Parts: sequence; structure tokens; C-alpha cells
Amino acid sequence: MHQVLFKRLGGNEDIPLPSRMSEWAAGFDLHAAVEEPVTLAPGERKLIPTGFAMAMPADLEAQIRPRSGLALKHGITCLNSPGTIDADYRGEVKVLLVNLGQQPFTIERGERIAQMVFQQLPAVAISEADELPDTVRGAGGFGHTGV
Ligand SMILES: O=c1ccn([C@H]2C[C@H](O)[C@@H](COP(=O)(O)OP(=O)(O)OP(=O)(O)O)O2)c(=O)[nH]1
Ligand SMILES: [Mg+2]
Repeated sequence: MHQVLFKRLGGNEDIPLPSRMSEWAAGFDLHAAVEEPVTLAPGERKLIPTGFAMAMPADLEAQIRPRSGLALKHGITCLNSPGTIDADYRGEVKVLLVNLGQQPFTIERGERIAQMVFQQLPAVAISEADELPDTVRGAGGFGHTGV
């Protein structure tokens, strides 16, 4: 079990910490810590605060992903999906929402706007090489096997 610390930031005692809505949910839902309702016009993007900062073990990352219900019903998604929370980030976690729908969408304080999924990262060390090992695919990509 990985221990992740959430620190509620001042004035947000009423905002729930990220939580799973079902026992085996992959994502912890994030709540908007906006002081007043915020409206996104069609095509508009805004950075929405969540009211907490966090600390997780160094081999974890957290991904901020859209909620499919908001995407389907209102065209609301995360512009930088999936957003990346680095293990050494101690600032407020924020969600970059964009309205791809055709109607304005208003975010109320406390509303669930996105979800956070934790991932374990492999240890990686990079080194420069003059040659790379051959493969059957080689440099083929971007649909070279057909559609
Ligand atoms: O949706 C997001 C994406 C990022 N962050 C925070 C946590 C993350 O650790 C930090 C940096 O994010 P990222 O590496 O994606 O952005 P960057 O443009 O590379 O900024 P930096 O130079 O600060 O790494 O910003 C969020 O709160 N929400
Ligand atoms: Mg970065």
C-alpha cells in the first residue's frame, strides 16, 4: 500500500479530499475549490483549484483525467489530459478544464470536476547511443501497418 498525504489548503475545510466513489474505482474524484461559481464559455479554458496539495512516494505519479459524464453531457474535459502531478510537487493541485461543448458550463464550488489516478513509475536511466538495436518494425509507424 502506498501512503499519499493530502494537505487541505486554508479556507477549504468544506471541500472533500479526493475520494473513490466506489470500492474499486481507479480514480479519486477531485472537487472544485472555486470561491464563486465559474463559467466556461464554449472554447474557453480555465485553471480550477482543488484546495489541496499532496505528497506521494517518489516512484508514483498522479494523472488528472476527465470525468466521462461531464465530457459526454457538456463537452467538459481536461485540456492537458492526462495532467501530470510530479511526486515532488507541493503546490496546489489544479485542473485545466476546457469547454468543447456548444453551451456555457458553470462549475459550482464542491462539484466533482475530474479524477486522479495514481501510477507507479519504473526507474529509468537514459544514456546516449550511436546505434539502436534492430527490430522488425524499424522506423515504420503512424499507420504503416494499414488501417
Ligand atoms: O493538470 C495539472 C498538471 C500539472 N499540475 C502541477 C503539478 C505538476 O507537478 C506541475 C508541473 O506540471 P507539468 O510538468 O505538466 O508542467 P510544465 O509545463 O512542464 O511545468 P514545470 O516546468 O513546472 O514542470 O504542475 C497540476 O496541478 N495540474
Ligand atoms: Mg514539467
